[in-house]
Amino acid sequence: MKNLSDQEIEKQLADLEGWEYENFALETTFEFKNFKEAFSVMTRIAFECEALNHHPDWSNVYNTLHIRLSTHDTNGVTEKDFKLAHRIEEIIVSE
Ligand SMILES: C[C@H](O)[C@H](O)[C@H]1CNC2=NC(N)=NC(=O)C2=N1
Repeated sequence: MKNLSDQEIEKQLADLEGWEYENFALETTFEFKNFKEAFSVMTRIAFECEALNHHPDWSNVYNTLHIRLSTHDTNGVTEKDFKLAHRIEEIIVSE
């Protein structure tokens, strides 16, 4: 798996509303109704991460969820990060 170029990252980000390339990672912040909603979505995302064997750097404060996706093995952004970002979007939309 190889790191994507800045140009390729910007191109692929066009299909991911609300996500940005910041600090060498794909980043977004979601806001939910309350902690229960946030944690429920995190649980669903966690199972997906296990299935993909790709994991986020994330933090949760009450109803907000900040997600940062990068590939630790290559120290950059790869197709794996975009795949997980799209899966996370599907999970959020289906809630
Ligand atoms: C051994 C295992 O495949 C690796 O440690 C996986 C697990 N999850 C991972 N998650 C992320 N974000 N980056 C990785 O490089 C990574 N590597």
